Amino acid sequence: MPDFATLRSHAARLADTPVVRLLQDDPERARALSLRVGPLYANFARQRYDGAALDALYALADQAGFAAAMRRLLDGETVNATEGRAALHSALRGNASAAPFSRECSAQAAQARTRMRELVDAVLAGGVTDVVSVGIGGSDLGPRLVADALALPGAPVRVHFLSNVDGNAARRTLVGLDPAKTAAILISKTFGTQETLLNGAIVRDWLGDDARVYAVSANVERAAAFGIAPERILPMWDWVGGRYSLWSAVGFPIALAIGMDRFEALLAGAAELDAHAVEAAPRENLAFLHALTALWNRNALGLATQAVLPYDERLRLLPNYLQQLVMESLGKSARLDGAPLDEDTVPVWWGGPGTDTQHSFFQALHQGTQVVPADFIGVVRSEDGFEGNHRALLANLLAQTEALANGQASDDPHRAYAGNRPSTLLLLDALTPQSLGMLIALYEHSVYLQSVAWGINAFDQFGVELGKQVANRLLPALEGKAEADDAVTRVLLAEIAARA
Ligand SMILES: O=P(O)(O)OC[C@H]1O[C@](O)(CO)[C@@H](O)[C@@H]1O
Repeated sequence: MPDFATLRSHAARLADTPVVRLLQDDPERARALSLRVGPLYANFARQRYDGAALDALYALADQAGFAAAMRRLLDGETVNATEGRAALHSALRGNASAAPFSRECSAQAAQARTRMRELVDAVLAGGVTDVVSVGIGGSDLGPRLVADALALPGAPVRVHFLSNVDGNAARRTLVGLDPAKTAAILISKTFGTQETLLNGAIVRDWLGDDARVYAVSANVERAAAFGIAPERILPMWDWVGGRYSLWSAVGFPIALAIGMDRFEALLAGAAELDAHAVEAAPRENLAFLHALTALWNRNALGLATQAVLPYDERLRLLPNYLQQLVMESLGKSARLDGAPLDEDTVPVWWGGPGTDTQHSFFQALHQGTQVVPADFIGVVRSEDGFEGNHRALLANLLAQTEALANGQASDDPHRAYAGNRPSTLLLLDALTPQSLGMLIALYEHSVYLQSVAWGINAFDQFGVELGKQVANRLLPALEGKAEADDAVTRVLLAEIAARA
C-alpha cells in the first residue's frame, strides 16, 4: 500500500522551511529539479518538497507500482476494471507496446486515419468554408482546445463547436453561416447523448442536406439510424475513453482546422511522451514527477484546489479541457475494489490564461488564506510577430512564479506577501502540434499515475449518470404530462410554469 503517512510527516517537518530557504540551502536545486523531454521543459524547484520528501515520494511511486502500471496501460490490459475495458489512447498515436491487443488496436486506428484523411480531402474539395462540430464533454473539449490552439490564420475552413443543449448556443453558432457551404460533424461515442442528438438534429435540419453531415461514433447503428450514411461515419471503439479520445477520429475537426499532416504530428508528439513515460527511469520520468507533485500537494500538504495558468492565448481552453480530464478521471471516492478511500482524491481544478487572470483572481493566489498550487505554462518562442508583447508575457510569467514563491515582507500586513506558494513551470520551446501533443499526453499520464497511487479507476465516470437520469425523468414534467416526485422540484416546476 502506498505510504501517504510518511509524506505527511515530511510535510510537517518542512512546515517552517519555505521554498526560499530550500533554494538557499541547495544552490543546485533550481537546476536539479528540472526535466526536459524534447521541446517540453519542466521546473519543479518551487514545490515545497526537499530531497528527503522526494525520496519518500519516489518510494510511494515504487509501492504503488508506477512503472508496471504504465506498462499495463500501454499494453492494453483491463485498466478500466469497473467497465471491463482497456484504455488504449496510446495505441491511437504510434505505439510503445508490443502487446498483441495493443498492436491490433493501433492497426484499427491507422485504418481509421486513412479514411479520415480521405474525408478531410473530400470536405475541403467540396467548397465547404465552415464546419460545425457537434459534441459534448470528451467529444468536444479536446478538438475545441487543439483546433483553437493550432489553427493558422487563412485556414481553408473555419471550425465551430456546438456543445451546450441551450438553444442559444445553436443560434449563436449558426448565425452568419451559409448552409450551402457548411458541413456538420456529429461526434458521440455512444450516439445517445441528449445534447448532441438535439443539437445534431438542429444542425442537420438547418443544413437541409444530409450529404454534408458526418459522424464519429462507436455506435454506427445509432448514427445510421439518425440518417448518416455509413461512408460518412468514422469509427471509435470502447477501448478509447471519451476524455482521452481527441487522438482518434474524434480529432476529425482538428484535422480539418489544422490539416491532416499536422494532426499526425500531434499524435507523434504524444507518442514521444508515451515512450518517455513507459521507458524513462523513475527519477528522470516527467509523468512520474508531475503525478508525485500532485499527490504531494493534495495528500501531504492537504491543498484542496489546483490552478492551471497557460501564459499563451492559444492555450486559453486548456483549463476547460483539463477540468474534464482531471476531475472526471479522479473525482472518485471508492477504490477499485469498492472499499472507501482513506485519502482525499482530486482537488478542484480551475484556471485561465495569463496575463488576463493576473487582473482577476491572482489577488487571492498572492494573499488569500488558501494556498493554491499552480501549473504555469509558457511558450519560449513567439510566433505572433509582436516581440515586445511576447517579452512582456514572459516577464509576467516568470515574475508571478517568483513573487508567489518568494513573497515580500512588510510592516503593513495589507502590503505583505507570505510567499511559499508552490508552482510548477512547464515551458514549450514553441507551440507546435508535436509539443502540444506531448503536453496533453503528459497530463493524461500524470492523471493515470495519480489514480494508481489512490487505487481508483481513472477511466469510468458513473458520477455523471444520476443527473442525466433525473433530467430524463423530468422532461415529461416540464411538458406538464407528469408530476415530479421531489417536493422542491414540484415547487420549482410550478414556479416555471407560472412564468413561462
Ligand atoms: O461521446 P458521448 O457518448 O456523446 O459522451 C459525451 C461525454 O459524456 C460523458 O460520458 C459524461 O459527461 C463524457 O465522459 C463524454 O465525454
